Amino acid sequence: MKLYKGLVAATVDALYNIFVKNRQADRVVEQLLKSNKKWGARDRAFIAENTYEMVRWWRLIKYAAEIEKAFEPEDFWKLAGAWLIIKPRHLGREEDGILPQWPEFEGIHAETVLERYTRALSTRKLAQSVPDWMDETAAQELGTKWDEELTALNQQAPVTIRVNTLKADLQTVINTFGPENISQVAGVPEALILKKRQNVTGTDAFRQGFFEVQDAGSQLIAPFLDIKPGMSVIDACAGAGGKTLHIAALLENQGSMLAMDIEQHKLTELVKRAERNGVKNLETLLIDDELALKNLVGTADRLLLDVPCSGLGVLRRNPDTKWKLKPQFLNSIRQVQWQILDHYSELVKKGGKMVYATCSILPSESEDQVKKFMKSRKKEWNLISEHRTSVAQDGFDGFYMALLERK
Ligand SMILES: C[S@@+](CC[C@H](N)C(=O)[O-])C[C@H]1O[C@@H](n2cnc3c(N)ncnc32)[C@H](O)[C@@H]1O
Repeated sequence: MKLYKGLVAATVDALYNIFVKNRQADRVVEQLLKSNKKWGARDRAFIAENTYEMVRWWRLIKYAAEIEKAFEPEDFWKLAGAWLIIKPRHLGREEDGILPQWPEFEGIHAETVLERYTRALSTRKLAQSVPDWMDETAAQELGTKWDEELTALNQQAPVTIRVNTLKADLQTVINTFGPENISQVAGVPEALILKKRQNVTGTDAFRQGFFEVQDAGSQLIAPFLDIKPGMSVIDACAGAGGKTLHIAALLENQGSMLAMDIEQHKLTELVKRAERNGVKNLETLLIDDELALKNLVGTADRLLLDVPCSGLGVLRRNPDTKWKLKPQFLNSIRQVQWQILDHYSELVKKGGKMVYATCSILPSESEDQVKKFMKSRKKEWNLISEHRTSVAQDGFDGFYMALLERK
């Protein structure tokens, strides 16, 4: 494919924003693509793909380019050059990997880059491009499983959608995309995978609320909560409501759906999404003080605790987490998870159920928290079942879910 300087410059600009201005990769790409209406579908795909892949392989690329820290736009050009040289080998693409003679690429020696790239492949943290601390922490917790999980977490995720049964049925959404362009997912009844990447949120079907974008592993969490229409359900860490909307669909607009979070802007976004989805029974509550929860103690038939976590199970969708997550955050988030589990579980009524869920592959954020809870609360709670999804095993993002019942 012929390289266009404007598109490489846009990719360089995106990376500068992500790594120097510390902005979130998905937001940067979204805004960049919105900013230039002249770019066609292939241009947009080039910028999005190369930005995400460079973030994913950042450490490997820096090693190949012999750049320890990138600060200036010229460093980012050198890294983009090194990436374009190694990309055909690394992703198995039929591109030639020959750089155009642009002044920004001056001084890059393709042979040296390739020689350093090949050398890096024998050291996991370079070859799989992860920080030392993350490699060590995950290897310590997961043992030999980390190797295959990490390899799988470094592959591009498919575009997966969930059919919103409040507005559409599976066949309607299949027909919208064309049966030849979409496939169903065994064991996840409302999930569909696009065979070819496309911007699904730009479609009429999306605007009408026929579906949401949601990984198949994530789609297992709401049904795990054993919801029946008419129940009173609380989603305590609702965020912008990926799982709230699924729960609402399972409630069939009967009963009540209370979504809570500590960040108002997420709840505001959730209300917008709920409207599009045809959800009629949603209430939201901003938790700005623990007293906000006092009146809710013992009221929920079902409670979802989709707690904040490291996000190590969704690295393929958010590769910048590798570089933005710090070990100190991991320590403090485990304490937040424990507090949420310990305090919010009081909201469940006797005989009611709760799911504790994370999008982390680490047992210390998942199984160990539930073990600790059961140790101190075994007179009040039964652990009914636990389930894990894994990119390496089933191709879904790495989620953990535990179903508990209050006696
Ligand atoms: C994993 S995210 C939730 C994702 C969401 N459930 C979804 O499916 O889209 C965790 C959420 O917990 C919220 N959070 C963090 N601390 C909290 C707390 N103490 N109480 C309630 N929510 C909290 C965060 O703002 C974040 O939105």
